[in-house]
Amino acid sequence: MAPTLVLTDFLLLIISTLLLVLLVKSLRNSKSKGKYPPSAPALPIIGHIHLLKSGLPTSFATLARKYGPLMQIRLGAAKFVVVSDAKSAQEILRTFDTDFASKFQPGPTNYHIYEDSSFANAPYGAYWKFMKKLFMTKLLTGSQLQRFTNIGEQETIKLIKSLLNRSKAGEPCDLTAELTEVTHSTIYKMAIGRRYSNNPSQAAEIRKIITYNCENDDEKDVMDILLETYKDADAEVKLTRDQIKNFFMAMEELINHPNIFKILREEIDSIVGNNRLIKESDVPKLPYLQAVAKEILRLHPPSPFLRRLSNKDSKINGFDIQKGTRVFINVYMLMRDPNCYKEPEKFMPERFLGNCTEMKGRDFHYLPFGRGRRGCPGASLAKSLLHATIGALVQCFDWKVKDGEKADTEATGTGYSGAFASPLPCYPITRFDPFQE
Ligand code: HEM
Repeated sequence: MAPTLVLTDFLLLIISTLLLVLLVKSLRNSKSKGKYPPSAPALPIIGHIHLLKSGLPTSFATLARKYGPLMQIRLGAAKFVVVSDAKSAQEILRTFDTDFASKFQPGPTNYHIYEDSSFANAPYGAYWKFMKKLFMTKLLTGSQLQRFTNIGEQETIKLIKSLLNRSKAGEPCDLTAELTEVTHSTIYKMAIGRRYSNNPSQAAEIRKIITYNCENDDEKDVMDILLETYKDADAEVKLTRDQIKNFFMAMEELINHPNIFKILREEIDSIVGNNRLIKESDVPKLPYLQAVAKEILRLHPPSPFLRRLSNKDSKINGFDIQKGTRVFINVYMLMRDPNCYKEPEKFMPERFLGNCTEMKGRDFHYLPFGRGRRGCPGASLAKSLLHATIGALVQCFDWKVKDGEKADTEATGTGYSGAFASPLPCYPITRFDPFQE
């Protein structure tokens, strides 16, 4: 056979194979044709990574202003849909809650305060339902909840005592670190029943603690119940040190806003008086304190994104979302929407007071604890810890930032959470010592 004939046959074969592949592809595309969310032009391999400038929440917000409230983002090989308006958030978290009741794994970076928790990241199914029931019926009710509240109060008292000592010695403290430690310690104490220590060599001891048997029901901690009912040592809720920082940004904002600090202190003084420390049971009578905490969580949500994974094909805000799509809901952006909040970047607790109309019927603009069946089951506990601690710090101390600096509440670092980048060294000056004999 002539070699030119063999070459022609070979070329024909390649061309017809290519045509066949193209045909199959176009048939597949025409089948999956739909109206998908728009996307910024992407680069090969990296996708949209080059468009991310500072923190992820603000970068996504900038892109959303250009590409719309539902847009597609590709970070390397991973594709996401980013939701940036309350209407789409409401459809996902309420109207189609069950269809989006799974969460995707946040990936290798420290994406979320619960990145290590198998429950918080579990797909919607038997295991998640079991754990949710456990949380709602055993962990966050009755005597357990009271026990958690007591732990919070004890930890606050420890913090106040340590700050009183520093104040006496005229020493500065890193308030961010102190508050992070209190939060961490409180959560760990709830979860493992003993005071958390920084020492990594205690990991083995912690493992030992969580496998012990406890006879008295009231003394059981979260881990006992989890282990007893479901022998899974990984089920604990772990909160990481860096992300939890946002929890207590309240003090930084209050130090920067002495007028708000003053109003808050006057409210506490008028209800609590000046011979005892504020208690959790005072909080319902302290609307301004509640408004301060609400405003903090609006401006600095510890989880600026909610994560969802669609369980089936659906239509959101007119766009097709395919089964298996990973969805980020940019809560950070929703809570700074100028169409909902007057001067959204400003720290203004008043916006949450009394007859304020800003929030009426617009609660999908306020999602620090998420919403729907995957919303935070610990929200009320978290709020009561936040109220008691802020209240005590305002009641007992005046605060002076070192060298007259201001706390930089907008320094969001480079990460996902929007956490403060720098520590906050300041001096506590004792104003009221509730433990003085
Ligand atoms: C200020 C403190 C806290 C904040 C801001 C917070 C916020 C959140 C957010 C945003 C979510 C995801 C919600 C969603 O995707 O819709 C979540 C989930 C969760 N939170 Fe919290 N949380 C806090 C404290 C707590 C505490 C104290 C507990 C435990 C006692 C807790 C237990 C959980 C659990 C178990 C989940 C996973 C729920 C699920 O996937 O079904 N949280 N939290």
